[in-house]
Amino acid sequence: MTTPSSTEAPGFLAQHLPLDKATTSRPHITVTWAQSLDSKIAGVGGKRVILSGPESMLMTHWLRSMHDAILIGVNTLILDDPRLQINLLPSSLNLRPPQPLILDPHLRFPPTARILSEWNTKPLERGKTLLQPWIICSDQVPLSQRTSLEEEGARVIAVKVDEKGHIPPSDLPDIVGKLGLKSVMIEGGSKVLSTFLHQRQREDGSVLVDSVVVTVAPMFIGQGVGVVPEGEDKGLPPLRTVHTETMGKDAVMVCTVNEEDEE
Ligand SMILES: NC(=O)C1=CN([C@@H]2O[C@H](COP(=O)(O)OP(=O)(O)OC[C@H]3O[C@@H](n4cnc5c(N)ncnc54)[C@H](OP(=O)(O)O)[C@@H]3O)[C@@H](O)[C@H]2O)C=CC1
Ligand SMILES: Nc1nc(O)c(N)c(N[C@@H]2O[C@H](COP(=O)(O)O)[C@@H](O)[C@H]2O)n1
Repeated sequence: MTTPSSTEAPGFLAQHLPLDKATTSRPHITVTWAQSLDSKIAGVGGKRVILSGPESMLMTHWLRSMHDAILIGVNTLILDDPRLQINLLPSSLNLRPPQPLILDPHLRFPPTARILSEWNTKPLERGKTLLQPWIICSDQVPLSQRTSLEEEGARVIAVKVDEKGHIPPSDLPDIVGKLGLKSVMIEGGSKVLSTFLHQRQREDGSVLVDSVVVTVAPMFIGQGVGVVPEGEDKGLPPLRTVHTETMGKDAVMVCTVNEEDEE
C-alpha cells in the first residue's frame, strides 16, 4: 500500500504518464475518474459524491499537475462547480497549475462558476494557483454570446461540432495542439468519458486515449450517474492494466488502450 508523498509524484504515475508535460508534438490524452464498486461516479441527479479518500485524492492532484490541461464537460462544471486546481500539493513546489478546459458547445457556462469568479477576484494568484478558464464552444454560437463571456473574463474558443452537437473527440488533439497544450487529463463527467472512450482512434490511426487512470472506492452508490451513460456500454475499448496500487482504502488502476487485445 502506498501513501503518496506531498512533495514528489507517485512513482507509478511518473513511470506511465507525462511527468514532463509531454515532449512530442502528439498531445498525450489521459482519461480519469473515481468510481464506486457499482460503477457510479455521482449520485442521483448528478449529486457529487466524495469517492476518493485523502491518499487517492492527493494522487489525483499529482496527476493533474502532470498534465498541461484538465478537461471536463459543462454538466460537471454546472453540477460540481469544481476548482480543478492542484491545491493539495505544497505551493513551495511552484508547480504550474493545469489549464482548465470546459467542453461547452452551447455556451451554458454560468459566469458565477467558481473557476471564473476566483480568476476575477484573486489577481495575485493568476499564473500561480489560477489560470484563466478556457471554454470550447461551437462555432455556431452567436459572436455576441461569446464576446459577452469573454468580457466576464473567460477565453472562448469556437470550433466545429459534430452531428450530435458535440466537440468531436477526434478533433481534440488538434484543438489542444493549436492551443499549445501537450497533454490533457479528461476528468469527466459520464457523457464526456463515454464519447472519448468510444472514439477509439485519432486521424492518424493511433489510439485517441493514451492512458486511463481509475480510482475505485470501496462503497456502493446505488442509483446515480454511471461511468458511462446507460446503454453506452457497447463499443468501449479493450484496456490493459499496466499498474495497480492500493492507496488508503482505494485501488488505483493505470491502464492503456490496447486495440490488438480485442477478440
Ligand atoms: N467521480 C468522478 O470522477 C467524476 C464525477 N463527475 C460527475 O459527472 C456528472 C456529470 O456528467 P454528465 O451529466 O454526463 O455531463 P458531462 O460533464 O460529461 O458534460 C456533458 C456535456 O458536455 C458537452 N459536450 C461537448 N462535447 C462533448 C463530447 N464530445 N461528449 C460529451 N459531451 C460533450 C455537452 O453539452 P451540451 O449538452 O450543451 O451539448 C454534454 O451534454 C456530475 O454529476 C459529476 O459529479 C464528473 C467528473 C468526475
Ligand atoms: N478523483 C476524484 N474523486 C472523487 O471522489 C470525485 N468526486 C472527483 N470528482 C472530480 O473532481 C472535481 C472536483 O474537483 P475540485 O475538488 O473542485 O478540485 C469534480 O468536478 C470531478 O471532476 N474526482
